[in-house]
Amino acid sequence: MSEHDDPIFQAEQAHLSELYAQLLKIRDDISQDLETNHAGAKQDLIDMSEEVRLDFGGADETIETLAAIETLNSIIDAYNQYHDFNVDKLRRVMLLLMQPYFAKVTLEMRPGRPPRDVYIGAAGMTDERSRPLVVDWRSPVAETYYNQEMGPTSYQVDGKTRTVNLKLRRQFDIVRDQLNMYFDTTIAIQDSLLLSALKKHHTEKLQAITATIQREQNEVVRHADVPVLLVNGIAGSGKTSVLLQRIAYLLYQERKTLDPSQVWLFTPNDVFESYIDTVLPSMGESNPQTVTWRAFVSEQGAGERDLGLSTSPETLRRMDEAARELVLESEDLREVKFAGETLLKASQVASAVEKFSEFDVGPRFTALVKEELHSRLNRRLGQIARNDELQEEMLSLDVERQYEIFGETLAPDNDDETAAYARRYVDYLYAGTHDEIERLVWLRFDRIGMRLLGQSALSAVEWLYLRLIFTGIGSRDARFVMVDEVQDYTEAQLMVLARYFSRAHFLLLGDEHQAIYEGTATFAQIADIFRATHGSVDECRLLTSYRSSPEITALFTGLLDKREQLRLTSVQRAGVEPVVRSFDEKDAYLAALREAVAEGGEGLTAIVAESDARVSWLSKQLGDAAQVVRGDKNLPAEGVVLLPLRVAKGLEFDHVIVPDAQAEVYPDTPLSRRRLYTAISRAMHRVTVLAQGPLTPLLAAR
Ligand SMILES: Nc1ncnc2c1ncn2[C@@H]1O[C@H](COP(=O)(O)OP(=O)(O)OP(=O)(O)O)[C@@H](O)[C@H]1O
Repeated sequence: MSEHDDPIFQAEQAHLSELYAQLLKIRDDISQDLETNHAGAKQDLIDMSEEVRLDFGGADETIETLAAIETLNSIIDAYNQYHDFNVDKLRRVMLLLMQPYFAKVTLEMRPGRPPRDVYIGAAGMTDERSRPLVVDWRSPVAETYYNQEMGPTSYQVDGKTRTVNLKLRRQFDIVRDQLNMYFDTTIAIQDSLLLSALKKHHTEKLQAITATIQREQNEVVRHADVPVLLVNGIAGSGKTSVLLQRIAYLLYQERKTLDPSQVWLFTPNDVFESYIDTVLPSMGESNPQTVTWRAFVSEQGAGERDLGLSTSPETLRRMDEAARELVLESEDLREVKFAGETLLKASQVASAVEKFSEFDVGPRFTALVKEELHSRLNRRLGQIARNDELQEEMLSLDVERQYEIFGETLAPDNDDETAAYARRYVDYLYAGTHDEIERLVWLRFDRIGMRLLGQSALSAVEWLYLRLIFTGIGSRDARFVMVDEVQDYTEAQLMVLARYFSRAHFLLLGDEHQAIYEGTATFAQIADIFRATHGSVDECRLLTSYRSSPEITALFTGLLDKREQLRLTSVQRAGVEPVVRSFDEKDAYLAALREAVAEGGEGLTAIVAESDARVSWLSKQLGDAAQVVRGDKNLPAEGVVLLPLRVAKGLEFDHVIVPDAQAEVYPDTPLSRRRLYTAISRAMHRVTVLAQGPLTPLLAAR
């Protein structure tokens, strides 16, 4: 039946057209509203600012001027609030105008009642009578779509379970007001929209998967808020995608209280960071604070040290124990300076520390010493304020500067008033000194740590951990911390993160088979670390590969234990058999490599080399045929790139060439196995594995 004769198609197209017209009207109403108000606002502001004269001539004029400025500011604020409300609605309409919705569920809310159609889209929108036109994919009722259960099903609202009857689950391929296709799901697992989404080729940037989130993925996206959620998922199972959908979900769920700046996302490298940076904005949400471990360490002020990737958890535990017995020595302390001027001498710091020597080193001790130092600093600032020269300097400040510092002009009537102003002046000048005390500049962590551990230097991890022993916590603001590729972190790194963000909830995602560095934490160790700091750890598994064709999935899962292989599946349609070849002669090898590169195929081809050294060698052989990517921010959309495994991780390509699959580079060791699994699993549609010399035993036994 062609779509012209299909009454369902026509009815759905008619519904879409009508809804689209409503969306357009909402858009036009808002923009007109904004324009009118904005223009009006502009006139108001012009009028107001003409009335306000900046007159600081005398005390009375100053008060008047300040009052007028305050009124002006509050009017601007009022407009801003109004503006924001509309801007948010406008943003949602704009999102929906690209695709008003992607699915509909028909639900019988109570037995015997007429069923209700619910259209689900990237954002929610209601009509002028507050009836829903489209519901947000994150709203409770939309869960019935993601559960993929026909008939009796349920969803959670405010912690309560609501049982409903799902009569129909319909998916749409829609662009703007045009319906291209619809699919009715009759059996639970079939997902036509997913299959059509997976046919696509590599895109420069990762895409949101809102319309096709699968059931096992939805369990992570909509998971109850728990202290720690640890997700173990095979290559291409959508961990990164799920992570970003989860952030969008949390930002929606907690939109009244959660700001994106309270969400941290740890990523493996800068290329990856740029690969994912449009996903949340495309869903109408802002990106969280995204950092790599390296960036985190350097923001903490530990950047110049060794990153600490070889620091063992025992070292940190030893530090914890030794700290209990620690008695600070005067050499462990440092003076407090500001802009080159010493404000508290080392001896004063030492006596503040001495005052609390009966306390063990730890958060309580640190808080008490800080308090003492702040009050000593205040006394010292009081002394400075009494200085005649300083008072003269203050009185000769020009009016603008006086206004900036005091919010008023200086007109002291007597010495006491002058002294009071001088104190405020000093507080203003030296405000940063209190921050220095808070930053614990008065503690020489390197010296203390070296003494505790009997070492001649501290790694970044040791330094950060020691500071946490003193402070107890690093960030009080962070509410959610997401760590992607968690299998690449060492126990010691995770101990730092768990403690630094001790108040935050964690989402940790990784694949134990993709641990490409020696000495990183196992999933059991990860769970232990977070159980110790956060009480409990919930775990989820993702067992289906969405990235790679079944042939490619079979090649990389073939590297795993037989029992594990049985549990894993791929949903991609059948594709091209992988090519695996080895060559004795260098020339024949290079000819095959050049041929594979030249063939390329549609989209982006990546030559994923095992190490940076191999990238250099291959780049010499291939010349301009492949663009080297080592840590730049962006990947091209097509062509051929040559990159080391450490940069390729987390990314995906249409065609992957593994150019160094010789036994010498990938011997039969657990680490090599995981590295090869990671390299091959970057491929979506094609894989070419080439070896110069005998093929790695990991693949030879296939
Ligand atoms: N539910 C889905 N619908 C459509 N596409 C999906 C879905 N889940 C995953 N994908 C696609 O599969 C690919 C792999 O997803 P993603 O990179 O999130 O997986 P990953 O588990 O983080 O992979 P890896 O661990 O191998 O780096 C992406 O192209 C993603 O868009």
